[in-house]
Amino acid sequence: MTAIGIYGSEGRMGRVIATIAEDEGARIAGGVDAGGDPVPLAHAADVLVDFSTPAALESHLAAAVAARTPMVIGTTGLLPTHHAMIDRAAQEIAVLQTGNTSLGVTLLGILVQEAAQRLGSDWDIEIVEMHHRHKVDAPSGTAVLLGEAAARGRRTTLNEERVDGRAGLVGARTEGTIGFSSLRGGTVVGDHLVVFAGEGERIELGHRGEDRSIFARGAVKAALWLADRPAGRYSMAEVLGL
Ligand SMILES: NC(=O)C1=CN([C@@H]2O[C@H](COP(=O)(O)OP(=O)(O)OC[C@H]3O[C@@H](n4cnc5c(N)ncnc54)[C@H](OP(=O)(O)O)[C@@H]3O)[C@@H](O)[C@H]2O)C=CC1
Ligand SMILES: O=C(O)C1=N[C@H](C(=O)O)C[C@H](O)C1
Repeated sequence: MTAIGIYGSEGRMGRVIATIAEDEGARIAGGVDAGGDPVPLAHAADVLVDFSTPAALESHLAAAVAARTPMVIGTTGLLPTHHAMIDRAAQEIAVLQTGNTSLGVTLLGILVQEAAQRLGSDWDIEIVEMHHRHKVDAPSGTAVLLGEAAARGRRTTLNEERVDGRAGLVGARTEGTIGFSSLRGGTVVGDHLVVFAGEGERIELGHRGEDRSIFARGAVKAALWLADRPAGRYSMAEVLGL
């Protein structure tokens, strides 16, 4: 049975992954949390999953590369510097990074790209997300993933079009921009809505996460799929065959 090592094993996600792993055909090799040494686990596991914090990513990637162990990265709040680290690691080992490991959001990304491509930039795109009161990053990794899908559909990049959380006298909307709004409260697992607003009509594509097991099952599927892959950067759509 494939042995999965969990970085962030005592967190909300880490605990659910440990609970469902066996049902998905994997076993848990062990876990590391804040203050722990990531190196022994990287050698003990066939594949690693990271649901921890961006600050820990560099040391987790270094341990994975040194042990030649593939890694699924679910941690969000990543900066361009983190993506550069992931690209470098992917030259040595198999890596899959995604803001959302669920089947539903992976399909939603494809639908959003398609809608953005067909509608064109005179349809305004706004992305609204809501999460539980403990979430520390905004906008969510999923919102960013969906914004990137929309930007791809429009043959542009999110960096060029992104507008985060408006406040004050910000002026009228600039055509082609992609706006983000984040709500935080209660126990919401993760809700995302992509609004395409045109002249006199709106299209809304969305996803509501009801239970963290959707992310955990996707993460374990991704880990099992990644375990035997050669070096490279892979996507959830490849894992799920979408
Ligand atoms: N891609 C996806 O589908 C999903 C992604 N996420 C993302 O996963 C991440 C974790 O979420 P969640 O489980 O809710 O968060 P939690 O805060 O519940 O868990 C984070 C865990 O990481 C641990 N940690 C902190 N620093 C380190 C370190 N240096 N090395 C190893 N572990 C460390 C924490 O330990 P300690 O408590 O001791 O500090 C804690 O156990 C977030 O970025 C979240 O957005 C969440 C759900 C789905
Ligand atoms: O922190 C969370 O809880 C979640 N984080 C991910 C994100 O930032 O999109 C995925 C999911 O929405 C839950």
